[in-house]
Amino acid sequence: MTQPSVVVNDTTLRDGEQTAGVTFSAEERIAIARALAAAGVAEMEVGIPVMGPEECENILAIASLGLPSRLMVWGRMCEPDLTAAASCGVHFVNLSIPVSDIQIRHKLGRDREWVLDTISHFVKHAQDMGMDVSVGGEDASRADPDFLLRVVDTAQAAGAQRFRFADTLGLLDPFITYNRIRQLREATDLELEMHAHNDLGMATANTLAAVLAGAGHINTTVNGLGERAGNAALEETVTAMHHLYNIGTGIDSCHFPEISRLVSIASGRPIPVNKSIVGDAVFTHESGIHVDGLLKNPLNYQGLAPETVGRSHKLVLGKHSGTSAVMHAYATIGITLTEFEAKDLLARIREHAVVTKRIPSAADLERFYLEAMPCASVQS
Ligand SMILES: CC(=O)SCCNC(=O)CCNC(=O)[C@H](O)C(C)(C)COP(=O)(O)OP(=O)(O)OC[C@H]1O[C@@H](n2cnc3c(N)ncnc32)[C@H](O)[C@@H]1OP(=O)(O)O
Ligand SMILES: O=C(O)CCC(=O)C(=O)O
Repeated sequence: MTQPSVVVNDTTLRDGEQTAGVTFSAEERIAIARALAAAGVAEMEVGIPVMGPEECENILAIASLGLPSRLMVWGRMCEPDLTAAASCGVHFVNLSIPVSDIQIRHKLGRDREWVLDTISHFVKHAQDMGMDVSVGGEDASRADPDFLLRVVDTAQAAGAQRFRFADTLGLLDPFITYNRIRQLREATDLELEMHAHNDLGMATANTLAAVLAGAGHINTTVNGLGERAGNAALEETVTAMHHLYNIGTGIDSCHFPEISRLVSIASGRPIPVNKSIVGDAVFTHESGIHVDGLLKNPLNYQGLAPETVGRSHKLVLGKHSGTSAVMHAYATIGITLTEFEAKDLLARIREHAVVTKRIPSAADLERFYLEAMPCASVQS
């Protein structure tokens, strides 16, 4: 486990649950919160109090667990949201406000000055109620950069602790993200948090770009759950930060498979088999050249040591196998093959793959062996 230098604020229980059709039961919310805390996630956004008494009870239940993670709730910049937030036993609130002209005008029917005045008022008000405040800049990626600087100044002057830069519609790429966050980083010493969406498949890349530009806080969700195409995936961003940049988060990545399964079941969203880090097939190898290389030395085809994320390599046989793989697979079931025998069996294995589109089982391998070498016997 690495020491934290980027604070992960996981929003599976807020933005993750905003995924259309997804709801978590009270028990599932507690199980997810416990699992995230056990993995070492420093912060989590646990809900939206103004949604009503049931949401508040669920938040209170998590708050009463005494988890080591810092908890945050989400609300709009308005009185009902703040009142509800103050009743949930959580003392850190992200107060969100649209900062792009399109949302200021066409969602709120307001203007930029109203936004600045509202930030000043509600940040102070929330602090007077005993809460630490993060200002959530909704649609920050479409905001006028100069106006965003005024937003951040206003938030800081009012006493906010953090500014969340939301790429609400997932429109950024890593280069633009880097420049936008760098500009803010140079202008303020407020904590900066990146909230990325995955509409163009770049949420993880944009989150990393924000970190490299100086954001010390990031939002993630388990399995990349979240509005539309989802948010930056916890498992991807954390693994990339650890692996590429040696940036610590305090998170033990070995917990990812377990948390990922838990959230997949609770959300009813299966994990794609090729999903980075946690997908069933992402450490599975069939191609002959790769398996041969891995058997000689795992480093030949291992960018990421699977044990570091709670996984292991799996070697399978199929249409693309080579003789080394066949000899290895038979050795694991106690049959030593000559290279000549392995080549013979490889043809049989390829035919099986083409006809059945299945990975052969140990029983299939024994049967192929007995068919190819009728005088041989297999010890069970
Ligand atoms: C980008 C994001 O992820 S933001 C988070 C979005 N999450 C959710 O919406 C999930 C939870 N939402 C809810 O339960 C409900 O929408 C509630 C309780 C928040 C509000 O419900 P309702 O009062 O019925 O309002 P409704 O959902 O129809 O409309 C939203 C209202 O919030 C206003 N609003 C939106 N953002 C903000 C903001 N940051 N600050 C102040 N008001 C806002 C809208 O203008 C609209 O008000 P209006 O009808 O007076 O124009
Ligand atoms: O303003 C915020 O807190 C961010 C809200 C959000 O989820 C988003 O904009 O995508």
